Amino acid sequence: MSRFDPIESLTDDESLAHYGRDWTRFWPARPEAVVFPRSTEEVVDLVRLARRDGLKLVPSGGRTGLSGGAVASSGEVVVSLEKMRELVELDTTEPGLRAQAGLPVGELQRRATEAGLYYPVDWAAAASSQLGGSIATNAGGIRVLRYGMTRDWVQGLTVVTGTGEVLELNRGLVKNNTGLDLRHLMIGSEGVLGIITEATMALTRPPPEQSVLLIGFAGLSSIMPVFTELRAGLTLSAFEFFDRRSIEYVAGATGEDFPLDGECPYYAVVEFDDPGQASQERALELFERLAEAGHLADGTISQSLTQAKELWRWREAISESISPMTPYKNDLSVRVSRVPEFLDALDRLVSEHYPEFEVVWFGHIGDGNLHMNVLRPEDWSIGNFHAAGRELSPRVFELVRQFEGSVSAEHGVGLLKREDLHYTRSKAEIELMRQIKAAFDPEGIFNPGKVF
Ligand SMILES: O=C(O)CC[C@@H](O)C(=O)O
Ligand SMILES: [Zn+2]
Repeated sequence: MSRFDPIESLTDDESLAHYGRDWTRFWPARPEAVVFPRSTEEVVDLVRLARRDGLKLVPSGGRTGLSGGAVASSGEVVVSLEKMRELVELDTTEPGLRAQAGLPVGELQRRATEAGLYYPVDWAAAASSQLGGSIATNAGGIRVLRYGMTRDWVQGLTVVTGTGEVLELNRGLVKNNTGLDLRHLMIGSEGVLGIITEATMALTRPPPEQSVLLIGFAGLSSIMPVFTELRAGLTLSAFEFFDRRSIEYVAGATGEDFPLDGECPYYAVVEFDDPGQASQERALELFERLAEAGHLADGTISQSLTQAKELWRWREAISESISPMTPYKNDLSVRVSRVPEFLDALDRLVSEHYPEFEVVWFGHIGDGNLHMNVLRPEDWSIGNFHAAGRELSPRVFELVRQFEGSVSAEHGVGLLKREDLHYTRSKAEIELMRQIKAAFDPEGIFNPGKVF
């Protein structure tokens, strides 16, 4: 017998440890139980139970988050959506798809492709992440440059609020100017306002065949001129950068040999529309011109889909390859044009204050988004290292403030950046967020202690 009956629940140690945390490793997993609702109605029942018994609920998707947004370390009940993974409807007229929140994003992409359509929001962990979580975190990823973030694809949401109300937000409509669009408040809300149980997502036509260029920059100052030229000359889907150290970690983890010979400080994977011979020629012409101008030192272009995937691996495998070093992550953004200047200033700051720490740089430079991963030296405990990371943060975030950037470009706030929200959002904004939270969740049932 469990108080959650007839809703399935687990309380064994292994399940609590598994469902109580995300990809971060700084907080212990200590939920009271994990529950697995199978419908919106069962989520409503859980909210009613939480109100009656004073329980706190942590909405939980694929838990691939990197800011502790889905961590349950204070006796909360984890509400896993993983049993709600039905595709409810696929509409090919106004291309779109309605699904339950627990549908893995990789599965959504696959189902769209099978129907001759395309869901373009993509990132390395897409296969293990879930639709609801991707909406609650407004996931970005590798093709934001061309297709925007998850927000741009959400056409409707079913949400259970903290009073057990079921909201049908926007109902898949393209046009609906009827007051405040509450759907957009839910997107990126990191589970503090309600539980998303179903969503209608827009789909699009697939792009033509894609090719990939792997390029090595002569130096930091070459990145923006190269980006500008390539963007003007090709139809880009992605422009993703990484440093030399990233390659060493990926090579170490995968055992692959990096396909370029010379040593460059920075590299990029560039994906572009390649419907025929002309675009390959155009790409090569641009490459030669940029090499002659002294911006590019090395490069190669994919000749097949398999090769394109191999080149992508050098960017996509970075996060996983460095995870054994429990990195202290910073997911920062500034205006795109200011990225090199910002990176340079940050790099100097870290080497000055923490010369003993290794930093791996990579990110979505075409979106102004840098992932700065400070690696934990082998002989440091996770606790001491986390404390050192926090000590460094004010300096990093002062710089972010000076550059009028964001302390969390795409990974959200969760537990990791909660104390740092004020560097990017004003007092008035944070106070309004609290009031909005109180309106949706007056008793503070959802995801306590996260975001603000
Ligand atoms: O691990 C990171 O810091 C970034 C993870 C992800 O956002 C990526 O771009 O690969
Ligand atoms: Zn990223």
